[in-house]
Order: sequence, then C-alpha cells, then structure tokens
Amino acid sequence: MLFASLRRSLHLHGSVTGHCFRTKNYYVHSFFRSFAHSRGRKPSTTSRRSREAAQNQLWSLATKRFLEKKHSILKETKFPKNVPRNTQLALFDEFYSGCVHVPKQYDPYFTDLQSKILQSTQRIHWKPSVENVTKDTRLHSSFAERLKLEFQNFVSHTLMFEPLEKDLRKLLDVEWPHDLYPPARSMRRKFIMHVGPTNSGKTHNAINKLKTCKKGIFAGPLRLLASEIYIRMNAEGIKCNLVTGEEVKADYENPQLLACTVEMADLHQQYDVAVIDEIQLISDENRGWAWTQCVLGLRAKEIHLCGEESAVELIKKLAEKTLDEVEVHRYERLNALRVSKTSLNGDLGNVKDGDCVVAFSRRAIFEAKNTLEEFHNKKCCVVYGSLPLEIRKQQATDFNDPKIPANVLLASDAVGMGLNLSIQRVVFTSLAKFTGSSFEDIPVPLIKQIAGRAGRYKASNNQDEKQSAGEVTCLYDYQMPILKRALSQPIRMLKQAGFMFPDDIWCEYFLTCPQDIPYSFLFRKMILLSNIPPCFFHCLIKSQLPILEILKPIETLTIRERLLLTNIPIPLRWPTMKEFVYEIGEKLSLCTPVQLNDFEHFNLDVLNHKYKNQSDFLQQIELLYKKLDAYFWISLRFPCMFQTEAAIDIKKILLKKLNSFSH
Ligand SMILES: Nc1ncnc2c1ncn2[C@@H]1O[C@H](COP(=O)(O)OP(=O)(O)OP(=O)(O)O)[C@@H](O)[C@H]1O
Repeated sequence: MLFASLRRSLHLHGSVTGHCFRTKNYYVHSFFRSFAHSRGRKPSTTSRRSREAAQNQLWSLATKRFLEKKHSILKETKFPKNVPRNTQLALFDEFYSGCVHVPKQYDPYFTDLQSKILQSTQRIHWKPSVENVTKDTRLHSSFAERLKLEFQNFVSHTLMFEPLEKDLRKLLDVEWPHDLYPPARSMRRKFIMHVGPTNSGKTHNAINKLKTCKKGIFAGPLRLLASEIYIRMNAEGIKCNLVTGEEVKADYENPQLLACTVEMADLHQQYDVAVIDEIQLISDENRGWAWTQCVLGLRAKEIHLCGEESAVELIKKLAEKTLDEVEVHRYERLNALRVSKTSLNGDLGNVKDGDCVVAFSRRAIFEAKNTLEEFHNKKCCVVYGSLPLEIRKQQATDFNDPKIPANVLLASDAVGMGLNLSIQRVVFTSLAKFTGSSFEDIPVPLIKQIAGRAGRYKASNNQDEKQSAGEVTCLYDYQMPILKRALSQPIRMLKQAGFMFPDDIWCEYFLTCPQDIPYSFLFRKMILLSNIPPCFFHCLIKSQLPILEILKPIETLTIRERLLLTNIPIPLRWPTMKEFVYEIGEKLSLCTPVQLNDFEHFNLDVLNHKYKNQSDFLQQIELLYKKLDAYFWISLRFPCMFQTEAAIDIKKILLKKLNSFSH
C-alpha cells in the first residue's frame, strides 16, 4: 500500500535506522530485534535515555559547584550600591533554586538557560555518559563559570524589572478568569456532560442534539475530527462550515453548524447548542487554555462536553463561578475491551488482520511496516501526526474499507483521538516515547485512550449482530504488566484548567516591559506576578519562546504580530523550520504581497534530488507539507499579503508525489 517503493528501498539499503542482518532467511530489524528478544526480553536502554541521565548529572554537579562558590560570586557581582546584602543573598538563592528545580518542572527562564548551557556540550562533542560526568571535572567547572555569568545577567534583569512590578501586578491581577468574558456572563447557560470511556457513544449523542438546533458549533481537538464532522453534516444535508487554523470552508452565508478546532471556536457568535469534544484536554499543559476559553466564554444556551469522567469535578467548580447549571450523563463502553493473556512474544509475525500496531516514532512505524510487509505478507496503512492531513484521511479510509486489502494499521498516538477506525486489536510496541528532549512513559490517560480504540462500535440494523469485543496487547512480555497496571489505574480527577491571558493583556504587558530583557525572563515574571485562582495554571506553549527569539531581530514587527506568529503550527525542531518562520516574519514586516514560491526556505527543488532511500525523500515531502500548512495558516490571517494561488498549485504537486507512493 502506501510507500510500497519505500519498503523495497529499506530492504535494499537496510532499514532507515539500523542494519538488517540475515539469519535463517529471516531479516531481523535492529530496532525491533524481534528475533533476539523472542522471549520478550527488554531491548537495551536507548542512547537517548543514557545521554539524558548524564546531562542531568552534569547539571546537578555544575549547580553544586556554583553553590560552593556563592560568596566569591556575590563578591564579584557588581550590585548597585542601593542593593542591600539580604537582597543580594535572596537573588542568589532564587537563581540557585531555579537551576536546581528545572529538570523536574518547566520554567520559561531556567529551562531555557539549562538547554542553552547543555547544548554547548554538543559543540565540544562531549560523549554523554555517567562515567564521563564524574571524571570530567573540567566540564562542570566551566558550566559553573557559565552559571556565574548568567547569574549576573539575572541580577541586572531583575533590578531593571523591579520598578515596573507594581503596575504589572495590577495588569496581571485576573482574580477570576470568567470575568474576562462578559457576553457569556450575561446569559444563562447549561452544561451537559457526556462522560465515560472511549467508544461509549458520548460524541454520538451530543452530535444528535447538535443536529436538531438552529445554530450550533462543534469544537474538536483535531483538524481531522473537525473536517470529519463537516463532511458528515453536509452529507446529511445539514449546512455546515469548517474553520481550522489552516483552512476555512465557508460554503454557507448562514450555516446551521460550524465545525472547528477548539482553538478556533468563535466566542463572538451566539449559538443554541455547542459541542466541545475531549473536554479532559482542558488540563493539557500546552492547549488547555483553548478548552477553558470555550467553557468560560462560549455564548451557547446548551453546551455539551464530551470526554473523560476526570473532568466532571473541575467543570462543576468552574460552573459554580459562572453560575451555570451542570448535568452529567455517564456512559459505558458499547463493547467490551479486554487485555490479551499474552504478548506477541517480541515477534511481529504474530500480528493479525485488523490489528493496529502502535509505535511512537515515525522511524519505528516504518520499520514495523517494512517487517510486516516484507516478511509477513501484510498490507499496511499508516497514520501518524506529521503525515499530511489528506493522506491520513485516505489511510484511515483505506484501513476501514473492507474492499481494500489493507488489513494492518501502523499508527502513532495520533490514533488516540477522533478517527473512527475499525480496529479489532491494539498492539503497543512501546509504552514510552521521546518528547524531543527526554524519554517519557506514555501517560496513563493516553494509554487508555489508544487502547480504547480497539473494537469500534458499529451501528447495525440487526439487533442480534454481536459487537466484537476490542482487545489490547503488547509486543513484548515485559510490557504486559505495565499495560495492565495502566488500564486498571483509577481515574484521577483533574484539578486545574489551563489558562492563557487574552492577547490585549499580553500586548500591554510586553509593551510595558523593558525591551532588552530576554523573553524567557518576561514569561517567568508574568507567571510570578499574575494572580490567577488555584484551579487554573498557566499554559506555556513551548514554541512561543523560541519563535519570539527567532523574530526578535525583525524590528518593524508589532508585538501583536509577534504574539500571533507564536501560534503558527510548525515543528521548530525540523530542519530549516526556524529559517522559514523568520522569513514569514520578515515578509510580514515588509507589508508587500507574496506567494509561497517567493520564499527562499520553501524550495521544491528538493523533490528533484536523488535520495539514498525513499524514506528520506518522504521526509522532505512532509517537511514541505508542514511549511505549506504554516503558509496557509498565515495566509488565513493576512490574506492580502500571503496570497495562496501558488500554494494551492504546490499542494496539488505534493499530494500527487505523496500519492505516487501509494501505487
Ligand atoms: N447509539 C448509536 N447508534 C449508532 N452508532 C453509535 C451509537 N453510539 C455510538 N455509535 C457509534 O459508535 C462509535 C463510537 O461512538 P462515539 O464516537 O460517540 O464514542 P465516544 O465515547 O465519543 O468515543 P471516543 O471517546 O473514542 O470519541 C462511533 O462510530 C459512533 O458512530
């Protein structure tokens, strides 16, 4: 199926990442090592985990050396005369505790500081290993020296910022976030919660209510889900428009429904009925603010909230303040979900038709796909986050279509939400994923969400038709107890809703602050000075800071434009993405109309290069597609400047290239 030629290239050139080795006519991919682990023994710890452990140890040794030099550092630091000794000591302690706590929790200033200092090890090609750290005293003393300099910057930022604190504290004193939405406060609203495990009919019932209203809105967590509702409603003869970050399909002047992603929900319109899906994401550390603003600010008489039981208490607490009524409907799974007695015993040869094999990296997905197609004669589809939306839709449709012989689905955690897939059994190949900076266990709610996709309920006219139970298992024996423990974990009630200041407060704050202080310091101060109730936490979109730093040299950009650009959906870790964001900011500052092919960092020529294997070529297409999405995103906001004629043609070219793999 998809990327058939990719399979051959991987086979010929060895897998993308490891080397195939032939034994008894049976290739064993280094990544899976399925042959070597046939008794389900744990694959060796990856180099990333050991590097992470070594870097954390290096950091803690450096902060210890920094503390040992406290008095000499304070002596060398040039404090202004009016800074009393106790303030100097307090500043040192604040800086030191910020450094010590950063590995455990995200802090805009100290996390940024730690990553900058640790990145210097890459330049000196330091071999990260725990043994090196203890021996290599040079490194942590040079780090301690670096921390001394950073402490002196910290002191000057703090002293520069201090005179403004009183006014800024007033600006940031949002005693009750619900006061930020007066129009919603001026009406009586009712929350109807549909809570329960996955595959229990929650969304189905809420949508049924939506269909009967005169004017409604569906807000979903994914573009894919919003467009699925848009297509379904129009197919049922209900006039529905679509708004996501990257696209608007406004087919109707006065549509009955609007399908959108949660971030794009329109708080200005008045609705009869609203449906907000996956309400438990109100506590998501990056996106929770979008669900909070819908719950506090949507102007709808009836708001249906679909998702996990864990959100009930928190919504009731918020509704107490907004004086809205809450009604809770609880659901059970429409068909059973059971954990298999055994794993696949480390052998992908035990994968069955109707399985969804879950892996948490693109590389692992393609390795599994190659093994299944090459040696077990399976036809596979793939669904993962960075795959272009249209291809993901196509793959999901192919997998669901009984007429198409695609009988195994390879998926990332993208399968956890929204997509209606006829999966019989979920197979976890791993229960940990690399987050870009560290290896983390998959959170229990996500394990439950993904496992719950197994055995999707299918409506049937024949009452006697038995709904097949869903099944979930793992690739290796050692993972089974972890899976069972996760699935049996009781639901943990959510305590806090994500919160983000509205744009006008952000703008006023940044316009008031001194310009030559790093954004990371300003973000940290914003959190410290703000006074939000304990049932909220500050959402910090991790891409905001790097994007503000990228755009800093472009002087003519307004703060509002900078803040808007921090929401652009682009994976900064990918090659040339930072340069592309800078170019978008630069063109925006010039205020002259552009087309996508005017961008130096959007270069279609890469498609004509010869790649050592098709997987690299595919990655180039995905990279171009991500830039294309980002371009459509900015063109939605500045249509006269970022024109889309060329982008639409380019999209057709890229989709054709992508589809060329599927035959
Ligand atoms: N009463 C029903 N009649 C027909 N089909 C139904 C019914 N309830 C649910 N379904 C179907 O069952 C599947 C799961 O339903 P739904 O998506 O509403 O569950 P859910 O609890 O919202 O799942 P998830 O949490 O995974 O989104 C869907 O394909 C839906 O169309």
